[in-house]
Amino acid sequence: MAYQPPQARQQQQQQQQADPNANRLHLNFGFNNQPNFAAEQGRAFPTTPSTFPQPFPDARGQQDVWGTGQGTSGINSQGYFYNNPSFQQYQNSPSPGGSAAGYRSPGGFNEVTNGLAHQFQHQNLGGGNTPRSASPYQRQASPGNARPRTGGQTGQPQQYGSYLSAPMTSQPQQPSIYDDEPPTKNAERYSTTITERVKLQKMLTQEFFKENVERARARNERAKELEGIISSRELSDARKEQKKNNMRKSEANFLRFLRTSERPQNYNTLKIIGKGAFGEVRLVQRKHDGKIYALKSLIKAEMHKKDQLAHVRAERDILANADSQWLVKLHTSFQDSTFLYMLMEFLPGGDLMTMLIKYEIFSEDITRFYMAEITLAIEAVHKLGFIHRDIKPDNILLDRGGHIKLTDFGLSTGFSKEHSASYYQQLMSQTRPKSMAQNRQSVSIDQIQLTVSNRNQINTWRKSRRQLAYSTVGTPDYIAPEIFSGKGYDFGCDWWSLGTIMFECLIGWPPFCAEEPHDTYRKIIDWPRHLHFPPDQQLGDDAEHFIRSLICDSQNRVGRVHGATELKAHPFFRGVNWDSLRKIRAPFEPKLQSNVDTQYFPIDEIPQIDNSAALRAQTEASGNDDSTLSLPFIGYTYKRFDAFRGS
Ligand SMILES: Nc1ncnc2c1ncn2[C@@H]1O[C@H](COP(=O)(O)OP(=O)(O)OP(=O)(O)O)[C@@H](O)[C@H]1O
Repeated sequence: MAYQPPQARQQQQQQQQADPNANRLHLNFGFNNQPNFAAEQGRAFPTTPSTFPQPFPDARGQQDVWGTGQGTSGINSQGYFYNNPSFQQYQNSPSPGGSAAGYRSPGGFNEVTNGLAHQFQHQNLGGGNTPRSASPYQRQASPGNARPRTGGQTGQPQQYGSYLSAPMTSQPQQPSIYDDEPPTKNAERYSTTITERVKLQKMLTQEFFKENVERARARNERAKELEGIISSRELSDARKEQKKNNMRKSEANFLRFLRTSERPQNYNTLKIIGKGAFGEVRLVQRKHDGKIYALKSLIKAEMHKKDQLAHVRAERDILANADSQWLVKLHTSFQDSTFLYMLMEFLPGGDLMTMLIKYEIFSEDITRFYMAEITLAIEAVHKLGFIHRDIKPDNILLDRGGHIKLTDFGLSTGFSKEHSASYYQQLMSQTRPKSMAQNRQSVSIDQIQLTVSNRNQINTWRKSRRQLAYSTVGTPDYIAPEIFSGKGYDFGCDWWSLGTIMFECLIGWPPFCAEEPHDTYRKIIDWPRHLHFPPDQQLGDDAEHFIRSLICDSQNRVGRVHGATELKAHPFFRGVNWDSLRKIRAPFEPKLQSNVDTQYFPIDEIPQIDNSAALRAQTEASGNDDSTLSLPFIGYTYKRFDAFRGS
């Protein structure tokens, strides 16, 4: 049990008794005179899987730390702060920053962050992430650490402030998990496990803070937006009030959603609809409201082994931040000990690879439609500051109207350090043997046999194509040569991929396909010798010219100066109405029997066996669900606001 001066404890108990509401859940959705944060604090800290070391070991630990002295309140699966009296008081007290930071107070962001910083320090002091008996911090906890508990019980905001600003000099300084570095003083006294857990806890805490600030900022932006809409339109007072009410409801729904813990068990699997190198994609139905989604799961241990940490982070970041009609919408991402999950909108039309396997070639008109849409989708990715790097037919999905959306941003690169593979390698090298780090592109590439020496053999290639999509090797067919050469690449590499897809749509196979992926790499590097247009398949001049403008040296490639604008101006696209492309009828419209129709997915070719429970048990048995495995996935968990607007 954590050290607590008996006096402080007694004081807390008395206060607890004096305040009968102290243990009641109090929610505030940011639309009254409370800090916006108040409701959010009902959320678990941090939003991590159960295998992450938690700031408090169990329900009792939580109560001890907060000194509620009550039997059953305190931590629960939904949030640490639900029943916390000092927290309650904070919520009920005037904000230290003054007025509220809800949408009525667009300028409230600082108030919110102040409130958070304040709360943040309060909630963490005194909490360890290891069982108390094992932690030197708890064993040696100083009265200095006990101070916030006492202050917390008074419910006076000023006292929080004073404890934060008061120097803690009167007591011997103990190593703090909130110091910048793990304890170095007498470092030999701490086991590696403790040092690692300290590091993990520190990162969790930072992430929690960052996430809350971002969320508060987003909320204020939404509030401003609403203010703008209301003031720019001639609306009756009743209508204005209705809009505000709708917004309040959405924010309330979102806050409620933030407090629920997302788990795969919340969803029923209807079918496994896709497979990738590191996991699978399922069609799922949410149990509580029957809504349909695509749930992608990725095996954490595999992501570790194959150096995919930066990639998975990039994918999560892009989809989370994007709000584009050209990109698959990510509703939420979460994790457990074994998997990372991405809950996405379900696109029932299948993917372009499946269509190409079925139809083999498209007419020029149909090809033009898909090329135009893919151009706009790539432009959307570039505008977000990312290079996709892995544009291929498998990653081009069709919605219910037959229009495309891009997915699988696993290889995309942005400009943040979280997306650099070396950043994660460095992180991991401190905790795992270096030899585990491998590069996706360097994985052995002889698993799949491709045969294209004649037309019959093209069919063999087509059949193995899907298997190649499922393997960790991936298909190199659409990757630009500058990516392999290691001499640097830019946004143009996505335009190369567009050229190879266009070639496949019109000719029936990608330009550099070969018996072995190995040879495909070689052909791509030496592309001028291997780019052939079969004489028996006549293409229009504009089509061939466009392909040649895309499959060429990066210095000469169309789009190198003005991006997509240059492509749009190419004669091949003459007549395309770029602004209304998504509104016209697509050449191929899925005919769906229901909202869970999976006829456009290769269900028969994907074993419909649920291995996830077995895999989870395996992870637990192997002891791999430790903090080192969790470390790089901090910040993966995410929830999108709009998905719950009005739900
Ligand atoms: N949101 C979605 N809606 C419908 N189907 C989807 C969705 N996301 C993925 N799929 C299906 O699952 C397949 C695999 O998805 P995805 O490429 O994202 O997986 P991956 O594991 O990242 O694959 P890779 O090995 O290419 O990285 C897709 O080709 C598509 O058929």
